[in-house]
Amino acid sequence: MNSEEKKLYDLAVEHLDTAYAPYSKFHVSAALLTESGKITTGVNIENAAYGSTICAERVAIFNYVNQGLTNDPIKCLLITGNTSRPISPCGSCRQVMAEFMQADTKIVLTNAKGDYKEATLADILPYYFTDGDLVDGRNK
Ligand SMILES: O=c1ccn([C@H]2C[C@H](O)[C@@H](CO)O2)c(=O)[nH]1
Ligand SMILES: [Zn+2]
Repeated sequence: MNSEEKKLYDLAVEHLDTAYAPYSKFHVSAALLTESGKITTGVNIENAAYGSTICAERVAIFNYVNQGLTNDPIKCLLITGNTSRPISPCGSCRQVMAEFMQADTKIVLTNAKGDYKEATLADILPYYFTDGDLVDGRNK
């Protein structure tokens, strides 16, 4: 982890307590950095109707969209949780990452003990569906 990523890590760990996870008791926190140096964060937010839960990664990315930052590319997304291995994002979050990040965008998977694994979007979601496929496959 470089110094920018360490900053995201400290922020994400600091926010872990903010997770709203009364059902799973499983806290997750994410922080992302844009090319121009802006940071957004997210924690998981659960619901009594379990399916209405949203993961930390998507909250951080939707926060980025909501702040009007989509012209400022995401440089790095970092995720943390109280897991024994660095936490690994779910499939839905990976697909949302594919919408707003590039194949080579850095993703740092961590845990609160300080273990980490560095990857890119393409590493964790190879052969992903994109808007290009949508255009190609349209009925003429
Ligand atoms: O990468 C992950 C994995 C799980 N969760 C959340 C969803 C749910 O609230 C809880 C248990 O799955 O953890 C995340 O936020 N990110
Ligand atoms: Zn997820």
